[in-house]
Amino acid sequence: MAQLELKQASIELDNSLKIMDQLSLSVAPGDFITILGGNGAGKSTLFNAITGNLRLTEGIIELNKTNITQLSEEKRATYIARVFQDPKNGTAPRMTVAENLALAMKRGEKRKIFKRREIKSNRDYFHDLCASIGNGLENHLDTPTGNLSGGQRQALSLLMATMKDPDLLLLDEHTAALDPKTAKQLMSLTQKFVTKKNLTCLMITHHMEDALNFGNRLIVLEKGCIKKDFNQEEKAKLQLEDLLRFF
Ligand SMILES: Nc1ncnc2c1ncn2[C@@H]1O[C@H](COP(=O)(O)OP(=O)(O)OP(=O)(O)O)[C@@H](O)[C@H]1O
Repeated sequence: MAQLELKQASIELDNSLKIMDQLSLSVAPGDFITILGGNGAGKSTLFNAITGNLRLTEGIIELNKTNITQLSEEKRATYIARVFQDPKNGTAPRMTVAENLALAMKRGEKRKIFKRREIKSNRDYFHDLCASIGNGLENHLDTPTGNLSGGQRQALSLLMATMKDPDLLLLDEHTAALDPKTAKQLMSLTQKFVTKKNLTCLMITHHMEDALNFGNRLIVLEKGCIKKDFNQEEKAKLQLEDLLRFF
């Protein structure tokens, strides 16, 4: 569980375009915040700023009261895990499920090379982890992830992102490429992991129902700023029509 703080964070491009504009956000430990916003509102930019993929040109980012504004993306990855929209993004396609899990176990370590015997000794653990998902992944420990379905691959990405209890979990439209049934299953799994592990989580989504049904807080972004920040009480009263006003 982590506390995240963005203080008047801006990102100005070389052409003077501000894709993040004096954004301030305070995330409490255990917050599960859903994030909405139209195309180009700055949702991925916010995540890129948090992970260090994009550097702030102004402002400060603190994680657990430590200033991480100048910390490299690689170092931040020790504490921050991200699941992307594209199932191809989270796993190495030619590596098997077990190999990907062995790699995920190394998150935060300098040398991210696993040894064969580590896969052997952790096989039962990997099997049980995969079985907990409930989509048959445990029968594919030796399958290259490129041969899995999109849903299985996204579930594996989520498993890999959460297996070492990250301080912060960033979900970047992680159900967007899945069919409705599989997307629903992945959201149930997400809720299960977030609750069980007490994770601090930010989730970008274009599904307004998911934004309403999950999490304890809801943020609407526009033009690189926070347009609206609904707390738990306000969010509980929100209806779909209220959100449609923002688009
Ligand atoms: N690295 C970059 N270089 C130049 N422009 C960028 C960069 N990253 C983002 N932008 C611009 O910043 C704006 C916000 O983009 P961003 O990807 O954050 O939007 P988004 O809210 O995630 O949109 P979508 O819902 O379409 O994914 C867009 O105009 C985009 O073109």
